[in-house]
Amino acid sequence: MEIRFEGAAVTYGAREALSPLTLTLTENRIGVIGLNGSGKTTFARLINGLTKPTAGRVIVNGRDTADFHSALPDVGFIFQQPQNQIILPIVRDDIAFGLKGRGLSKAEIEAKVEAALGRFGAAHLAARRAHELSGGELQIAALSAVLVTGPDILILDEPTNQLDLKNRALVQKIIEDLPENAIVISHDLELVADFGRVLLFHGGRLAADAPAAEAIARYREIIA
Ligand SMILES: Nc1ncnc2c1ncn2[C@@H]1O[C@H](COP(=O)(O)OP(=O)(O)OP(=O)(O)O)[C@@H](O)[C@H]1O
Repeated sequence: MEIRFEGAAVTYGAREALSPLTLTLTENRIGVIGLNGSGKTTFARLINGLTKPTAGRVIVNGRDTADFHSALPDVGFIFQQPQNQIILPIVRDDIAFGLKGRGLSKAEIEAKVEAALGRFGAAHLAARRAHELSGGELQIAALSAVLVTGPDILILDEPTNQLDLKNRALVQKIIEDLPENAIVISHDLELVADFGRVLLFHGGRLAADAPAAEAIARYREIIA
C-alpha cells in the first residue's frame, strides 16, 4: 500500500475541512483520532475518492483519485453506520451484490460469499435478515460485503461505535487479524493503542503523526 497526499486540501465554500496535507502512508495499520469535526472522515473519504481534493492531489497505489468518477475499487470503506451500507435484506444476497458484473458463475459467487463470512466464523449469518442483526453481527456483515470484493486497503470509520463490550472486543480482534491494510478512525483510543502510526487531526490540521502513545498524549494535551 502507498497513499500519498500532496498538498491535498478540502474546502466547502469558505470552510476549510482539511488544510493542505502532505504525507505518505505505507504502514499496514494507521490510526486516525481527533475531536468531532476535526477532519478525520474528510481525510478518509479523500483516500477512497468519495471526496476529491479541492487543492493538491491524493495518489493511492500509484493512481490519482481525481481520475476516478466514484470510489476507488481497491479501497473498501466501512461507514460509521454500517446498516446504511447494507443494500439487500438477506445477508448472503447483500454480500453477493458486490460481486455482480464480474463474470462469476452462481457457484463461484456462493463460494466467495461463504468464504467471506467464514473468515469471521459467521457462516450462520448468511440467511439472516440484515435489519435483525446485532451491532457486532452487522459489522461482520458489512465487513464481509466489503472484503468479498478484494480491496487492498480497508477504511473503518468508528467501527466500535455503539457496540457493547463483547462485540467491541470481537471487532477489535477482527481488525487485529485482518491481512488487509487498515486505516481505523476511532474515538475509542484503546482500539488504536498498539498502532505504530496514529494521525491526530485538530481543526482540519494534522496535529500529530506519531506512534500511538505519543499521538494520544498529544490529543490529551490539546483537550486539557
Ligand atoms: N459536505 C460537507 N459540507 C460542508 N461541510 C462539511 C461537509 N463535510 C464535512 N464538513 C465539515 O468539515 C469539517 C470536518 O468534518 P469531518 O466529517 O471530516 O470531521 P470528523 O473528524 O470525521 O468528525 P466526527 O468525529 O464528528 O465524525 C466539519 O467542520 C464539518 O462540518
